[in-house]
Amino acid sequence: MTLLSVNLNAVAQLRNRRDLPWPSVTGIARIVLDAGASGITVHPRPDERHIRRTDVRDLSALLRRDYPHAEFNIEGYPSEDFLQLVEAVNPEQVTLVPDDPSQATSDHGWDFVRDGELLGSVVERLQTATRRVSLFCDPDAGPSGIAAAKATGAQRVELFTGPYGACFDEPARAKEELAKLSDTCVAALAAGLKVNAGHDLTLANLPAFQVAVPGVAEVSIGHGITSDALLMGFAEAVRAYSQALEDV
Ligand SMILES: CC(=O)[C@@H](O)[C@H](O)COP(=O)(O)O
Ligand SMILES: NCC(=O)COP(=O)(O)O
Repeated sequence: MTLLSVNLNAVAQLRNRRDLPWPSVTGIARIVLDAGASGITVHPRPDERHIRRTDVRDLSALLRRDYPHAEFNIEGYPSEDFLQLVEAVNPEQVTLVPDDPSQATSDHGWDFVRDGELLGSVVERLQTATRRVSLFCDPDAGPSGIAAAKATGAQRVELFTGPYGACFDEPARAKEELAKLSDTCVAALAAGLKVNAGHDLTLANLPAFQVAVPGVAEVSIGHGITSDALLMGFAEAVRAYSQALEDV
């Protein structure tokens, strides 16, 4: 079964609109884990526009104390600051992403051949018996990219599903994107790597992805699930507020 790790970046971004502690990132993490998700993902960015360093520490404390079986996955570019945060918090998984600090969101995977030396040294530093490293991977990395990813020593790759999500409503293009993801997934599994996936996965595009790309260990989903949580929960919230007004 593919595990679900819920990304809380969007929740933190909503919280950061005001100098208020809600929606609470740890509070939503509790709801997510109580509802059956297997883990929490965050991607703290250097400008702290959504997840703050304090959120990373608070989430880690919550998981350790109340959800010892949940997995904490921290994503980011391996700057010295990021590496020190990971070492301090010691999550179960670190996903290295080749993001420039000015990027709006993640939009590509690593060039494993060009960046192999950097990645190898980071993997050596971060990967332990209890902490695995996963590398963000373009859908068309293919067997040669996967061989270079494997050579870094990382235990997993995370397939970048953004291009698939972006063209899901154009069946011919979506089929092409799924074929690339499938080829890369097959190559990774054959090389002995486990495979994660994420970016722009939604309730609508997930089933076709699962059929076309079997064997994925974990998906991390944030934007889509947060949007659906609003859609599924807004009517209930309005009823509660209306009731509060009627009660006076
Ligand atoms: C690594 C990745 O796939 C991204 O989805 C990322 O975690 C999302 O980051 P933002 O929430 O900052 O767009
Ligand atoms: N690694 C992908 C992730 O954590 C969430 O991406 P998205 O669902 O917010 O696009």
